[in-house]
Amino acid sequence: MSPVANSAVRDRLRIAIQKSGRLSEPARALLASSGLSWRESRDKLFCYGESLPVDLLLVRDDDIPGLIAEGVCDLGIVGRNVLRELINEREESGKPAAFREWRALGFGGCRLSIAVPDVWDWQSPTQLAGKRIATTYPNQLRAWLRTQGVQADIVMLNGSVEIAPRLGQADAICDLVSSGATLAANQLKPVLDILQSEAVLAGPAHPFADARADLADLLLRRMDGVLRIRDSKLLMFQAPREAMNELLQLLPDAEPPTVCAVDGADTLALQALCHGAMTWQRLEDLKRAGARGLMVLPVERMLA
Ligand SMILES: Nc1ncnc2c1ncn2[C@@H]1O[C@H](COP(=O)(O)OP(=O)(O)OP(=O)(O)O)[C@@H](O)[C@H]1O
Ligand SMILES: O=P(O)(O)OC[C@H]1O[C@H](OP(=O)(O)OP(=O)(O)O)[C@H](O)[C@@H]1O
Ligand SMILES: [Mg+2]
Repeated sequence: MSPVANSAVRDRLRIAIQKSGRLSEPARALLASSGLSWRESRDKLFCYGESLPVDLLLVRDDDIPGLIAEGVCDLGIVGRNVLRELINEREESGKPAAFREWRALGFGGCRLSIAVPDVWDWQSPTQLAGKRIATTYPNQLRAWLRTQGVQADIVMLNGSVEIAPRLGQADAICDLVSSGATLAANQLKPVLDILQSEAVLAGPAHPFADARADLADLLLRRMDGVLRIRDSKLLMFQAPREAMNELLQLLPDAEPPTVCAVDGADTLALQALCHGAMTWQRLEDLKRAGARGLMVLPVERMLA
């Protein structure tokens, strides 16, 4: 059987990820941290799962939602901007989405924004009425314009959207923005975000009815473990008992800590998983409030 052939009942899970692009490396890193290892095919399009029966298909990101909809792949890692576009396209034509966002993954962050020439005096979306707006995301733009009650012409472009106003192809654009440098270089300014995007795990709208259900559950539990502690650190210190209340107030981002008595009952030792950044400033504040022997440790894995 060809490794990518589709069939109704499967005992291996197949995940589509971007072959080469912004999401490729972080997607692979997340799956590897979740305990997957694989052997890559010679054409570098398919990775055979070795540690678990979970295979990877390496594709263009735009193809991922469609591959899930067709059942060729079970799950996919893709930008919410891409997933949402196909969901909106299907809604427009009265088709159910057949897939949905299972998890936000915390990387590949960007916004889908309306941008207009720097020289515009921007007041409100009504200024877009009758204008031409260039975008790669016509379905999301159309849906947003509808919610605003604005009629505008959508100019569909597959790339180099930012240059469209300078070329006279469009008056404004709707495109992905991260740092804003591309807009600035094209004398444009972002005025409204219509979507906050990041990479997501996409999966079917309905649960699996075969061995893939258990595999997907296992993978999700592991991914949740990785995501939960991605920016977390284990904080350890000792402090006099009477300082502990004030110290805990300095740790609003901590999970309920483990506290035990040392040195009779006067000194307490604390360890807590903290989700916010553990900066020098915070450590110095803790020290001023009585903490001693402060240690910040990386957390590799967590199983709740
Ligand atoms: N400037 C950016 N900063 C952060 N994330 C971004 C940025 N631009 C795009 N992204 C996110 O990364 C995803 C992939 O971007 P990339 O540029 O690699 O896609 P692509 O050129 O369409 O790749 P492919 O060849 O797979 O079609 C986007 O769909 C979006 O979710
Ligand atoms: O706000 P910024 O940080 O400048 O990022 C925004 C740009 O990034 C993406 O393009 P990318 O760099 O991937 O190039 P391409 O899509 O044109 O290939 C996106 O399509 C924008 O053009
Ligand atoms: Mg693409």
